Amino acid sequence: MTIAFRQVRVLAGERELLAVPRLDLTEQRISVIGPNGGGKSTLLQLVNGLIEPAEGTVTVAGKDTVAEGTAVRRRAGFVFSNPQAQLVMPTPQEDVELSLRRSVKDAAARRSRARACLDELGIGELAGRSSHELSGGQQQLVALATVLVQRPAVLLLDEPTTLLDLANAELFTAVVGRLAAEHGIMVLTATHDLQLAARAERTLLVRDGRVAADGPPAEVIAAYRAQSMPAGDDGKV
Ligand SMILES: Nc1ncnc2c1ncn2[C@@H]1O[C@H](COP(=O)(O)OP(=O)(O)OP(=O)(O)O)[C@@H](O)[C@H]1O
Repeated sequence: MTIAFRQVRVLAGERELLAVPRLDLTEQRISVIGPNGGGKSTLLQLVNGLIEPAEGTVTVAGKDTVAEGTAVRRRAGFVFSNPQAQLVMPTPQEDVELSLRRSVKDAAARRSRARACLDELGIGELAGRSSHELSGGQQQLVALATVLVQRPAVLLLDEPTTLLDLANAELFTAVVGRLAAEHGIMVLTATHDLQLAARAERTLLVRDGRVAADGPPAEVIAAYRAQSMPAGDDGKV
């Protein structure tokens, strides 16, 4: 599986938000780090066509994210940092079933696949609960279920642990890691959590609308720390 950027420019009016001349992503776990407003979300959203480039192309397994947007979105699932943006039905079971409304015509099959997915994430007992009564961590797992049930090839996680406490962030990360490994899913995670970013095979540093560094997590994170710390501060805590 390859995600390929070619001569990509994203504009907001006259302003250039992101420029990526050439980038090929093939690793299973990739993290994207960088300062606020640097372009991480924009990069992620390009991958499933939520944002369209003004110039150039982005392809996912050879499919163009604009010309073949529907096919790409079936393969590339997006999880936002705020799960409430993603949960629209009264219960988790209904939300996960809703994700299958196009791909699975039989209602009983939708029901059982949705339940199996919630079980796999360890939240089967929440299936019939009221979604707004769930904790933030539980809601984030339900949001993940609504995406995973569609069996994506790529998972795009935009600051997925920002609203979670330490235990829920760890749980979420462990569940994603396990399922991605079991199902061979590629995971792109934009995050300010550098410990989470370190658990990847490759890290991109995105700042000022550019991929400013790209390589092994330890090296890229060290470069980011060095650029971000005030002079005289070595960043150690
Ligand atoms: N809908 C939009 N219209 C115009 N500009 C936008 C829009 N969305 C984002 N931007 C701008 O695009 C740039 C990149 O933003 P982006 O959200 O990709 O950065 P980020 O690295 O994800 O930031 P953060 O860490 O704060 O989430 C910023 O300058 C932002 O102001």
